[in-house]
Amino acid sequence: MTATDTGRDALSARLESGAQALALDLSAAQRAQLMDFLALLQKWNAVYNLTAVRDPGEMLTQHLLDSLAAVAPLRRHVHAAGLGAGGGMRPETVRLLDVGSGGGLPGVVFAICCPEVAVHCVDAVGKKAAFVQQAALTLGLRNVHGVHARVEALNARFDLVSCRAFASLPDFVRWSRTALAEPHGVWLAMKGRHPADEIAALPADVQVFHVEPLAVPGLDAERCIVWMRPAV
Ligand SMILES: C[S@@+](CC[C@H](N)C(=O)[O-])C[C@H]1O[C@@H](n2cnc3c(N)ncnc32)[C@H](O)[C@@H]1O
Repeated sequence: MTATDTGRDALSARLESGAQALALDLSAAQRAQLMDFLALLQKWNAVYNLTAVRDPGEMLTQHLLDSLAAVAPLRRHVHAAGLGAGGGMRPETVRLLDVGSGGGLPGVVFAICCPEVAVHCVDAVGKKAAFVQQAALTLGLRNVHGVHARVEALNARFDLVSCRAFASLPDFVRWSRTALAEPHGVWLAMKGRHPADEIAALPADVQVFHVEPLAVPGLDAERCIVWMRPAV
Protein backbone atom coordinates (compact mmCIF):
# COMPACT_ATOMS: atom_id res chain seq x y z
CA MET A 1 0.00 0.00 0.00
CA THR A 2 1.39 3.43 -0.98
CA ALA A 3 1.31 6.63 1.08
CA THR A 4 -1.30 7.93 -1.39
CA ASP A 5 -3.50 4.89 -0.74
CA THR A 6 -3.17 5.45 3.02
CA GLY A 7 -4.14 9.11 2.62
CA ARG A 8 -7.17 8.20 0.54
CA ASP A 9 -8.23 5.53 3.04
CA ALA A 10 -8.05 8.01 5.92
CA LEU A 11 -10.06 10.62 3.98
CA SER A 12 -12.54 7.97 2.91
CA ALA A 13 -13.07 6.93 6.56
CA ARG A 14 -13.70 10.58 7.46
CA LEU A 15 -16.18 10.90 4.59
CA GLU A 16 -18.02 7.80 5.79
CA SER A 17 -18.27 8.99 9.39
CA GLY A 18 -19.29 12.47 8.18
CA ALA A 19 -22.08 10.96 6.07
CA GLN A 20 -23.20 8.95 9.10
CA ALA A 21 -23.26 12.07 11.27
CA LEU A 22 -25.44 13.71 8.62
CA ALA A 23 -27.69 10.60 8.56
CA LEU A 24 -27.06 10.45 4.83
CA ASP A 25 -27.72 7.24 3.00
CA LEU A 26 -24.91 6.91 0.42
CA SER A 27 -24.02 3.81 -1.57
CA ALA A 28 -20.42 2.60 -1.81
CA ALA A 29 -20.43 3.78 -5.44
CA GLN A 30 -21.54 7.28 -4.40
CA ARG A 31 -18.84 7.45 -1.70
CA ALA A 32 -16.25 6.38 -4.27
CA GLN A 33 -17.46 9.07 -6.70
CA LEU A 34 -17.20 11.71 -3.96
CA MET A 35 -13.62 10.60 -3.22
CA ASP A 36 -12.79 10.67 -6.94
CA PHE A 37 -14.26 14.16 -7.21
CA LEU A 38 -12.11 15.29 -4.26
CA ALA A 39 -9.05 13.85 -6.04
CA LEU A 40 -9.95 15.75 -9.23
CA LEU A 41 -10.35 19.01 -7.30
CA GLN A 42 -6.90 18.45 -5.77
CA LYS A 43 -5.28 17.45 -9.03
CA TRP A 44 -6.59 20.31 -11.17
CA ASN A 45 -6.83 23.11 -8.59
CA ALA A 46 -3.57 24.73 -9.63
CA VAL A 47 -4.58 24.75 -13.32
CA TYR A 48 -8.19 25.86 -12.94
CA ASN A 49 -7.99 28.03 -9.76
CA LEU A 50 -10.93 26.21 -8.23
CA THR A 51 -10.41 26.89 -4.52
CA ALA A 52 -8.06 28.63 -2.11
CA VAL A 53 -8.17 25.51 0.09
CA ARG A 54 -5.17 23.28 -0.73
CA ASP A 55 -5.00 20.69 2.04
CA PRO A 56 -6.98 17.53 1.13
CA GLY A 57 -8.35 17.13 4.67
CA GLU A 58 -9.52 20.74 4.67
CA MET A 59 -11.04 20.27 1.23
CA LEU A 60 -12.95 17.27 2.55
CA THR A 61 -14.43 19.23 5.47
CA GLN A 62 -14.85 22.66 3.94
CA HIS A 63 -16.09 21.57 0.51
CA LEU A 64 -17.36 17.97 0.44
CA LEU A 65 -18.91 17.71 3.93
CA ASP A 66 -20.12 21.30 3.76
CA SER A 67 -21.94 20.53 0.48
CA LEU A 68 -23.13 17.15 1.78
CA ALA A 69 -24.83 18.91 4.70
CA ALA A 70 -27.35 20.32 2.20
CA VAL A 71 -28.14 16.97 0.54
CA ALA A 72 -30.76 15.70 3.04
CA PRO A 73 -32.66 19.04 2.84
CA LEU A 74 -32.49 18.88 -0.97
CA ARG A 75 -33.75 15.27 -1.04
CA ARG A 76 -36.55 16.22 1.37
CA HIS A 77 -37.64 19.12 -0.85
CA VAL A 78 -37.58 17.03 -4.03
CA HIS A 79 -39.69 14.37 -2.33
CA ALA A 80 -42.11 16.72 -0.55
CA ALA A 81 -42.70 18.83 -3.66
CA GLY A 82 -43.56 15.73 -5.67
CA LEU A 83 -40.68 16.38 -8.06
CA GLY A 84 -38.76 13.61 -9.79
CA ALA A 85 -39.45 10.15 -11.10
CA GLY A 86 -42.48 8.57 -9.48
CA GLY A 87 -43.43 11.83 -7.81
CA GLY A 88 -46.68 11.94 -9.71
CA MET A 89 -47.06 15.70 -10.05
CA ARG A 90 -44.05 16.16 -12.33
CA PRO A 91 -42.70 12.72 -13.26
CA GLU A 92 -39.87 14.04 -15.44
CA THR A 93 -36.34 14.63 -14.16
CA VAL A 94 -35.87 17.42 -11.64
CA ARG A 95 -33.78 20.28 -13.00
CA LEU A 96 -31.39 22.16 -10.69
CA LEU A 97 -29.20 25.12 -11.60
CA ASP A 98 -26.13 25.70 -9.38
CA VAL A 99 -25.17 29.36 -9.82
CA GLY A 100 -21.52 30.42 -9.60
CA SER A 101 -20.67 26.76 -9.15
CA GLY A 102 -16.90 27.22 -9.56
CA GLY A 103 -15.38 23.73 -9.37
CA GLY A 104 -18.83 22.17 -8.97
CA LEU A 105 -19.73 23.03 -5.38
CA PRO A 106 -22.29 22.09 -4.35
CA GLY A 107 -23.63 21.06 -7.80
CA VAL A 108 -21.45 17.99 -8.46
CA VAL A 109 -21.98 16.74 -4.89
CA PHE A 110 -25.77 17.14 -5.33
CA ALA A 111 -25.61 15.24 -8.64
CA ILE A 112 -23.66 12.34 -7.12
CA CYS A 113 -26.07 12.02 -4.20
CA CYS A 114 -29.31 12.67 -6.13
CA PRO A 115 -29.19 10.83 -9.46
CA GLU A 116 -32.81 11.85 -10.21
CA VAL A 117 -31.72 15.51 -10.32
CA ALA A 118 -30.21 16.93 -13.52
CA VAL A 119 -27.67 19.48 -12.31
CA HIS A 120 -26.46 22.37 -14.46
CA CYS A 121 -23.40 24.08 -12.96
CA VAL A 122 -23.12 27.58 -14.40
CA ASP A 123 -20.05 29.76 -14.02
CA ALA A 124 -18.93 32.96 -15.72
CA VAL A 125 -15.36 31.62 -15.93
CA GLY A 126 -14.92 29.24 -18.86
CA LYS A 127 -12.20 27.07 -17.38
CA LYS A 128 -14.29 26.34 -14.26
CA ALA A 129 -17.23 25.21 -16.40
CA ALA A 130 -14.77 23.14 -18.46
CA PHE A 131 -13.47 21.49 -15.27
CA VAL A 132 -17.03 20.52 -14.25
CA GLN A 133 -17.72 19.14 -17.72
CA GLN A 134 -14.49 17.10 -17.58
CA ALA A 135 -15.25 15.89 -14.03
CA ALA A 136 -18.70 14.73 -15.19
CA LEU A 137 -17.08 12.70 -17.97
CA THR A 138 -14.37 11.24 -15.73
CA LEU A 139 -16.84 10.31 -12.98
CA GLY A 140 -19.44 8.99 -15.42
CA LEU A 141 -22.04 11.48 -14.18
CA ARG A 142 -24.62 11.83 -16.93
CA ASN A 143 -26.71 14.22 -14.78
CA VAL A 144 -24.04 16.96 -14.59
CA HIS A 145 -23.58 19.73 -17.16
CA GLY A 146 -20.93 22.43 -16.94
CA VAL A 147 -22.28 25.65 -18.45
CA HIS A 148 -20.08 28.64 -19.30
CA ALA A 149 -22.31 31.72 -19.00
CA ARG A 150 -23.36 34.51 -16.75
CA VAL A 151 -26.51 33.38 -14.97
CA GLU A 152 -28.35 36.53 -16.09
CA ALA A 153 -27.97 35.39 -19.70
CA LEU A 154 -29.60 31.96 -19.32
CA ASN A 155 -32.91 31.24 -21.03
CA ALA A 156 -33.66 27.78 -19.59
CA ARG A 157 -35.89 27.24 -16.52
CA PHE A 158 -35.12 25.17 -13.42
CA ASP A 159 -37.15 23.65 -10.58
CA LEU A 160 -34.41 24.55 -8.09
CA VAL A 161 -31.74 27.26 -8.22
CA SER A 162 -28.91 26.86 -5.71
CA CYS A 163 -25.77 28.79 -4.78
CA ARG A 164 -22.92 28.63 -2.29
CA ALA A 165 -20.44 31.43 -1.62
CA PHE A 166 -21.90 33.34 -4.56
CA ALA A 167 -23.45 36.74 -3.87
CA SER A 168 -25.82 38.56 -1.53
CA LEU A 169 -29.36 37.14 -1.48
CA PRO A 170 -30.85 40.17 -3.30
CA ASP A 171 -28.26 39.87 -6.12
CA PHE A 172 -28.67 36.08 -6.26
CA VAL A 173 -32.45 36.21 -6.75
CA ARG A 174 -32.34 39.21 -9.10
CA TRP A 175 -29.71 37.66 -11.40
CA SER A 176 -31.27 34.19 -11.42
CA ARG A 177 -34.97 35.08 -11.46
CA THR A 178 -35.48 34.36 -15.16
CA ALA A 179 -33.91 30.91 -14.67
CA LEU A 180 -36.46 29.93 -11.99
CA ALA A 181 -39.46 27.91 -13.18
CA GLU A 182 -42.56 29.60 -11.83
CA PRO A 183 -44.76 29.17 -9.92
CA HIS A 184 -43.26 26.05 -8.26
CA GLY A 185 -39.50 26.82 -8.46
CA VAL A 186 -37.48 27.52 -5.31
CA TRP A 187 -34.10 29.05 -4.48
CA LEU A 188 -31.71 27.24 -2.11
CA ALA A 189 -28.94 29.58 -0.92
CA MET A 190 -26.17 28.08 1.23
CA LYS A 191 -24.99 30.68 3.71
CA GLY A 192 -22.83 31.03 6.82
CA ARG A 193 -24.59 32.62 9.76
CA HIS A 194 -28.25 33.66 9.48
CA PRO A 195 -28.10 36.56 6.94
CA ALA A 196 -30.74 38.81 8.54
CA ASP A 197 -29.59 41.97 6.70
CA GLU A 198 -29.66 40.28 3.30
CA ILE A 199 -33.10 38.82 4.00
CA ALA A 200 -34.38 42.27 4.97
CA ALA A 201 -33.06 43.65 1.63
CA LEU A 202 -34.87 41.09 -0.54
CA PRO A 203 -37.43 42.43 -3.01
CA ALA A 204 -41.07 42.22 -1.89
CA ASP A 205 -41.88 39.61 -4.52
CA VAL A 206 -39.51 37.07 -2.97
CA GLN A 207 -40.58 35.13 0.12
CA VAL A 208 -38.22 33.35 2.52
CA PHE A 209 -40.13 30.26 3.60
CA HIS A 210 -37.46 28.59 5.73
CA VAL A 211 -34.03 29.34 7.16
CA GLU A 212 -32.65 25.90 7.89
CA PRO A 213 -29.61 25.54 10.19
CA LEU A 214 -26.97 23.05 9.03
CA ALA A 215 -24.31 21.27 11.07
CA VAL A 216 -21.19 20.35 9.11
CA PRO A 217 -19.27 17.45 10.69
CA GLY A 218 -15.84 18.61 11.86
CA LEU A 219 -16.58 22.29 11.21
CA ASP A 220 -17.17 24.63 14.12
CA ALA A 221 -18.98 27.31 12.15
CA GLU A 222 -22.53 28.45 11.54
CA ARG A 223 -24.17 27.33 8.32
CA CYS A 224 -27.71 27.54 7.01
CA ILE A 225 -29.84 27.22 3.91
CA VAL A 226 -32.09 30.14 3.02
CA TRP A 227 -35.06 28.70 1.11
CA MET A 228 -36.95 31.23 -1.02
CA ARG A 229 -39.73 31.30 -3.59
CA PRO A 230 -41.53 33.92 -5.63
CA ALA A 231 -44.21 35.59 -3.51
CA VAL A 232 -47.72 35.34 -4.92
C1 LIG B 1 -16.55 32.36 -4.58
S1 LIG B 1 -16.85 31.39 -6.01
C2 LIG B 1 -17.82 30.07 -5.32
C3 LIG B 1 -17.64 28.79 -6.08
C4 LIG B 1 -18.42 27.59 -5.52
N1 LIG B 1 -19.84 27.82 -5.50
C5 LIG B 1 -17.94 27.21 -4.13
O1 LIG B 1 -18.75 27.19 -3.21
O2 LIG B 1 -16.74 26.90 -3.97
C6 LIG B 1 -18.06 32.35 -6.92
C7 LIG B 1 -18.18 31.93 -8.37
O3 LIG B 1 -19.22 32.68 -9.00
C8 LIG B 1 -18.86 32.93 -10.34
N2 LIG B 1 -19.68 34.04 -10.83
C9 LIG B 1 -19.63 35.35 -10.44
N3 LIG B 1 -20.60 36.07 -11.07
C10 LIG B 1 -21.29 35.19 -11.86
C11 LIG B 1 -22.41 35.32 -12.73
N4 LIG B 1 -23.02 36.49 -12.91
N5 LIG B 1 -22.87 34.21 -13.37
C12 LIG B 1 -22.25 33.01 -13.18
N6 LIG B 1 -21.19 32.83 -12.36
C13 LIG B 1 -20.70 33.90 -11.71
C14 LIG B 1 -17.36 33.20 -10.27
O4 LIG B 1 -16.70 32.98 -11.50
C15 LIG B 1 -16.92 32.19 -9.19
O5 LIG B 1 -16.48 30.97 -9.77
